[in-house]
Amino acid sequence: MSSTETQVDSRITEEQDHLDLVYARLDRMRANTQRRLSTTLREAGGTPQARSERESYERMYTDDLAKFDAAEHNLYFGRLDLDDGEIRRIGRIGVLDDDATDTTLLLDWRAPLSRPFYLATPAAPEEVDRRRHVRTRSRRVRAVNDEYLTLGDASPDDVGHGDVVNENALVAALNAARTGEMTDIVETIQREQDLIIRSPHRGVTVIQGGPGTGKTAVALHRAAYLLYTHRDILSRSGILIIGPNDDFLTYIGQVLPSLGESGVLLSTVGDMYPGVHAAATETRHAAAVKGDLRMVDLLKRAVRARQSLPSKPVPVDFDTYQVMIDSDLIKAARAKARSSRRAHNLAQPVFIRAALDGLAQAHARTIGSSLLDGTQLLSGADIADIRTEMSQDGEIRRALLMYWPTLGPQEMLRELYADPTAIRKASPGWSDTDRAGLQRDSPAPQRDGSDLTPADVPLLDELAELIGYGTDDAERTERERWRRQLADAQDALDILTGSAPQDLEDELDPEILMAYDLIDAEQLAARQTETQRLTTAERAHGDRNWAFGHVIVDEAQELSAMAWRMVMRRIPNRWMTIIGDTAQTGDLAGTRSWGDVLTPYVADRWHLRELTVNYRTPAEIMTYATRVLAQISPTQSPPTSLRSNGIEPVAIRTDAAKRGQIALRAATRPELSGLSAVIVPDDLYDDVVAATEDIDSPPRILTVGACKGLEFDNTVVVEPSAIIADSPLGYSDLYVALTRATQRLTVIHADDLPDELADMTNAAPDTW
Ligand SMILES: Nc1ncnc2c1ncn2[C@@H]1O[C@H](COP(=O)(O)OP(=O)(O)OP(=O)(O)O)[C@@H](O)[C@H]1O
Repeated sequence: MSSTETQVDSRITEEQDHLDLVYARLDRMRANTQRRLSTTLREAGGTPQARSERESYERMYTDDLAKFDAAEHNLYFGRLDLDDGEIRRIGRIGVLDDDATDTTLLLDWRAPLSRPFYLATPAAPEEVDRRRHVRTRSRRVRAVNDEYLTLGDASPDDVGHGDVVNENALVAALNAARTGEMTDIVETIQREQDLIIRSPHRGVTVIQGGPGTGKTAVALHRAAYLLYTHRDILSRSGILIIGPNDDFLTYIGQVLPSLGESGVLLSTVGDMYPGVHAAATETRHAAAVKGDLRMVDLLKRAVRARQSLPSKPVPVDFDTYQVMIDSDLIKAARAKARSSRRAHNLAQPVFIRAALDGLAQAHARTIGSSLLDGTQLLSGADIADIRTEMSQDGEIRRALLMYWPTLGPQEMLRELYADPTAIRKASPGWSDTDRAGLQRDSPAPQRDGSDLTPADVPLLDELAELIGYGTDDAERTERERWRRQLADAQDALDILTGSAPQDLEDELDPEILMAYDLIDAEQLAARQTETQRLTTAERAHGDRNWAFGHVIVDEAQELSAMAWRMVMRRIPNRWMTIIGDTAQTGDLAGTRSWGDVLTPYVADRWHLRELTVNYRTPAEIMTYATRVLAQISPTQSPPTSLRSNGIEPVAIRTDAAKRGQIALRAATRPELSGLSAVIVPDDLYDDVVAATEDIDSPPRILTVGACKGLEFDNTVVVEPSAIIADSPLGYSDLYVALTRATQRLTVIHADDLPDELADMTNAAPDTW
């Protein structure tokens, strides 16, 4: 055995000893928590307060167990040897020994003392002599890798290079085949990423970075870091992470749980309105119209249009007389209600009160005026009695409400879309094309709002504000949930009793008696409510008026001005991390300037941070993507690829008729390893999907909009010139499409390639 091998062995043995110690402690922590949880679960009865305390313990123990489970894999991964001899060991969670001195066995990666693991470089060693990366699997140390920050005894080869931290581990992570789920990067967070993850800034931080610079990874690790550092505030108020679509949220969904954090709400814009899952699609133009700020005035006008006037006096029977509801009466009441400056539904009582006042006065004039001189013979008390009687009269109330109806955002929006006249009246100065973007033949309204599109959701939210609807909505949802749970609990009891043998009818089975004694349906439902509904994220999701403690917006360039208004309502303290790349904007209502987005909300009080290294896309692919970027924004610097893998992208020309087939063949070639996807222009999607019929396990086929934020080992991009032509932001779409691959890019085309790709190496399909 060479001396180097012996040295490696002794390092592995040393780290294995420590790993055994940490796992043994983790096992004891797990067993203790499990025991406490079992004891808590066995306890029953007691006062409501005792029950609620038990439930909070139950949740705490369950959360702890989930954290221990999440930490099981790669529990210990890093070690720092400082120049004063101190050794720090870093892992997924903090672990103290249960000895008398509470020795720190492991520092949580988020602890301040762990920070040099991510920041130290040879240029700025931060008192670190050596950084060790420990690779483990199934509780065994597989390898250790040392990086010396100062030369000391080390050979120059072992001294870290440049700005890259944990280079070997990083390169291994980047070259690993993709699984379709994003993984955490705690072991290899880079310096520029760490500075953002731990940023102490309490206002708005914008993170601008090209494709593959780790923006999403940084967003998720920032959420985990903030929860660790500000757990007291954030565990109550919650963190909201907004992503572009459901596939993306599924892709990133495992990262936070793997970091032991479950209390974060992940949502798309289309899911941000309680009770609505906007699933319908529409043209890009329609979405752009709906995202434009002009919609604010349009909706205001549409709501005001529902505060209408009678075209002629309307007679209503009252106490053997007829009273007249006429335009003057309603106009005066409406003016009063409007001047209350309350939202529509909340101003309704003001309207009704004023209208009843006017109606009672008018009626008093009819029945109480002296025939001689017209003076009022009724006393103030008489008129007040008339008013009270009128207020209790269903006919009158119904007649008045016609002119100030109770509105609901969903119904109102659907009715507006279905009424071209109402749209026209609410949109003075708009072009007919833009108006047509709003119009639609109403598909059957769905209770879950799935007939609505994501661009409708900010409009619902805006309407809810104008109407004053949010709180009612949240309460109604809550009440519905309560009713459902009560019914479920009753069912559970019914099943218990229903299974009782018939001959015990008079003398009930003691078990059932016990069930009735201990938990009637209501108690059972209350218990379930407490335990099921408790996470902050769940409560926040059901409440439009929830104020989050921190909001992270990923792919933020895609949010429309209307969507920003909705997001800002959820975060009154404006503590936000906004992550995106203005060169990748595909949504016509999206943004090309962070200043434009933020100025209305925080003026110039926001910080910009940039990520500059591309961890995903190899240099060979970035050569082409960079040319496309120059078309989008000549002043924007492309991110620098960290890797070059020697695999040149290739272009294959074929007939339009064979395009789909060839693309699928390219993505399923036997020699490819890892995950493959075919990225197509919107118009070719159906053709390519149709071509999958003959394939056993077809690759994923995605439009550019759907592939945003995702990555694959191999991508096949179909007809780049059509991607450009499909949209005014077509170059941005092509930029996104070209930068999804971690290894290999193939381009399939029937039309000429755009100039930026024209010199790509040609290949013939029969070469494979
Ligand atoms: N420090 C790191 N260590 C290991 N892997 C990393 C690191 N930073 C980023 N990555 C990996 O690089 C890939 C790209 O990261 P991510 O998806 O977060 O980039 P992005 O900037 O959001 O890209 P896009 O703008 O294209 O959506 C991911 O696989 C991510 O895990």
